[in-house]
Amino acid sequence: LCIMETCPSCSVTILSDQFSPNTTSDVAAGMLIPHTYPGTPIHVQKQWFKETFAYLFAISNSAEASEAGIHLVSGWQVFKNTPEEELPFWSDVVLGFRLMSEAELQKFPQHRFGQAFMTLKCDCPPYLLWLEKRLKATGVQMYTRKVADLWELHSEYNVVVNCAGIGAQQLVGDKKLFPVRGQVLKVRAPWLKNFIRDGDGLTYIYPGIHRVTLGGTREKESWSLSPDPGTTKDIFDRCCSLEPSLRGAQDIKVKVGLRPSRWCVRLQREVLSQGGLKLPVVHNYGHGAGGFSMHRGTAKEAARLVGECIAALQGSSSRAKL
Ligand SMILES: Cc1cc2nc3c(=O)[nH]c(=O)nc-3n(C[C@H](O)[C@H](O)[C@H](O)COP(=O)(O)OP(=O)(O)OC[C@H]3O[C@@H](n4cnc5c(N)ncnc54)[C@H](O)[C@@H]3O)c2cc1C
Ligand SMILES: O=C([O-])CC(=O)C(=O)O
Repeated sequence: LCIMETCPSCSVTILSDQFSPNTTSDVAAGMLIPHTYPGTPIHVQKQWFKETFAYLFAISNSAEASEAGIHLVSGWQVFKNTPEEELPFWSDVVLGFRLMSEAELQKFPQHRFGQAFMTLKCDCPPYLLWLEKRLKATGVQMYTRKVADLWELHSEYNVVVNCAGIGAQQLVGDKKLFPVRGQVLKVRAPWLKNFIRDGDGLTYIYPGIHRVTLGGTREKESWSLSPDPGTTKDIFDRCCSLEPSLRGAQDIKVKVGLRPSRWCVRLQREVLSQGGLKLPVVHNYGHGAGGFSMHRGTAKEAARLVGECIAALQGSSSRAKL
């Protein structure tokens, strides 16, 4: 979508071996609470988050909000011990950030410190379908196809954008990319209106429009997409200990996804060359646990890099098929 906005004369085709509802993005809780990428400067991460927040805030404030699955949600992030960083870098991007009062903390007898704020949540499958609808409306073609090697696209396309998530490990042989397995439960508990996140990042309760997401796990280098029943019970017990009313939750569904993790997002231009031929590529993968929080900011940067590739192609007066 960002490419179509910045370069309306481009013809864009999406090739993917899976579409919604069968992607990692469909499993995500979709909360806008950033995770820090150690290899990316904080001011860059803040910019990505700000752009994403502003974009989704405008959708949440429009007639499209319910179809797009975007809504505001207030709640608490609570800590058993005071964290080193009391004010995270994103505290002035979310709305109404403040430290919790002693009275509020009485809701969480095992926790001593907390942050209260309002942020945005994407209900992921509806949001992905809404994006697909907008793509089709702008004339973008979408085909189911697994790409084994970027070079197979050389004769058909001028620029390739690699947004393969964890699939990039195989597609471009990126050894710095690894899965962090996450298992979550999607339950019915319509009385829950506030989010609760344990600052250790393991346990969270995120109310969506129809279901509440209960998490979670972070298992490095695990490729298993099968739900583990012992883990399901453990997640449920941890969440009930934070919010006892969840004992009455119904219709528990279990989902597993592999976070495409890396020490920094790979957002980069590369020109592949082989036998005198060149193929400009823009990489945009490795969003780990923060793909929703950062997606619009990183997509805008990727679109800017696509613009640079096009300018370079036009400059070299190659046979651009734009
Ligand atoms: C349990 C869990 C909870 C999460 N919660 C949050 C959250 O609350 N907030 C947040 O910001 N983030 C969250 N995330 C992280 C978020 O889900 C990811 O960062 C994001 O989904 C990554 O998106 P992506 O588009 O890069 O990857 P994907 O959604 O995996 O999309 C990659 C696409 O590329 C396709 N593909 C891959 N390889 C090939 C190939 N060779 N040929 C053709 N197509 C290919 C795939 O089929 C897929 O369609 C969570 C993740 C998990 C697992
Ligand atoms: O940590 C969270 O709050 C949710 C999330 O992004 C994840 O599980 O990856």
